[in-house]
Amino acid sequence: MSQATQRERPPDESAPESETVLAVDDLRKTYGDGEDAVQAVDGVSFEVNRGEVVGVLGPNGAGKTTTIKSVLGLVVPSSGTVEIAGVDAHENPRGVYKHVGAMLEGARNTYWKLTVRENLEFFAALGGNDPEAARARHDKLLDRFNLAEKADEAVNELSRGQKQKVSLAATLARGTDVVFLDEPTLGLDVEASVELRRELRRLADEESITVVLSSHDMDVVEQVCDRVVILSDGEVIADDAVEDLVGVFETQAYQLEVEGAVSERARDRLERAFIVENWEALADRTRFEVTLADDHTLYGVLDVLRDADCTLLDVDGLEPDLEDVFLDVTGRAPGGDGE
Ligand SMILES: Nc1ncnc2c1ncn2[C@@H]1O[C@H](COP(=O)(O)OP(=O)(O)OP(=O)(O)O)[C@@H](O)[C@H]1O
Repeated sequence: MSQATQRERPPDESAPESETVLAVDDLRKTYGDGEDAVQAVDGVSFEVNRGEVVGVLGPNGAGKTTTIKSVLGLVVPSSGTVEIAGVDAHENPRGVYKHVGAMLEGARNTYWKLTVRENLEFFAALGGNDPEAARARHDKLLDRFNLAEKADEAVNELSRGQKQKVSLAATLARGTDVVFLDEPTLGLDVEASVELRRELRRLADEESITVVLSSHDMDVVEQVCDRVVILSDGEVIADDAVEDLVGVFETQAYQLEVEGAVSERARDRLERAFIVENWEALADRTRFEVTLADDHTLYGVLDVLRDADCTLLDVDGLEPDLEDVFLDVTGRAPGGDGE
């Protein structure tokens, strides 16, 4: 598939769009040996540019966690290289630490007894940040996440959504080049999840932060990510811009409505020639969905209907979403183990 195309975002003179911040090359990881060996990651390569938001997706057991932990230096890969901001992660783990932040355990990575601001200061200090420079950055983050009024409250006192935002702000507090976010919206209510997605997108668009995230929620991925890397059985099976992936599937499925009922014969002909499902008999019409294989067009469907004297009332293209794409390329539902 084609390489990533990017969403439009304001030009940033200091950070060219094409600058590679993360390069993973032929990463492999085998756990155990002999008969018990598990090849968790099997030759994974991908790159992430500055300012890009990339989703690493895959069914359970696909190798996402192993890949991300290898990038972060928490797992030693069997072979392959990882470079972050030009620094080799395994030759120079300390050098790489300066460039990455990670939120791996949701809201649990913050100190609940400390205030919101103290958490940000603590995480910034871990990265050796100058306190004064960091303060301006933290004010901005607090504003952005609507946490300014809560800055001096203990995290413990906050709602789940606010805790999650503090966690994200703390991850960003060090001002690293890349942040890794594992299921950033997990467990949030709809409102908090929507707010977090919006803020993540804004941070990428306005401040060119680079984000690698994993999520089983395809809506989150579709709204926040520029690009997705889909893993299956330890290999990359898709690496493309979200809109290109979804575009491949476009206009192949339609919902049609015809007047009255559809005769058994016409139904049978349609079902033999096309993938037809979700028949619905409404008061004065019949509704159904048709998915076209590559060599079919909608005209073929219309011909069958005309032959059967069915009057067409309405045709709507069914917009595919990332969940459909995921299901198609992996054969499994996001979050499902396919068993
Ligand atoms: N420490 C380990 N020892 C042995 N096998 C492991 C270990 N960690 C992971 N595995 C195996 O490696 C494979 C990939 O696991 P990994 O956790 O990287 O996948 P994942 O895509 O993150 O899955 P999930 O979505 O369930 O977290 C799986 O078969 C898993 O059982």
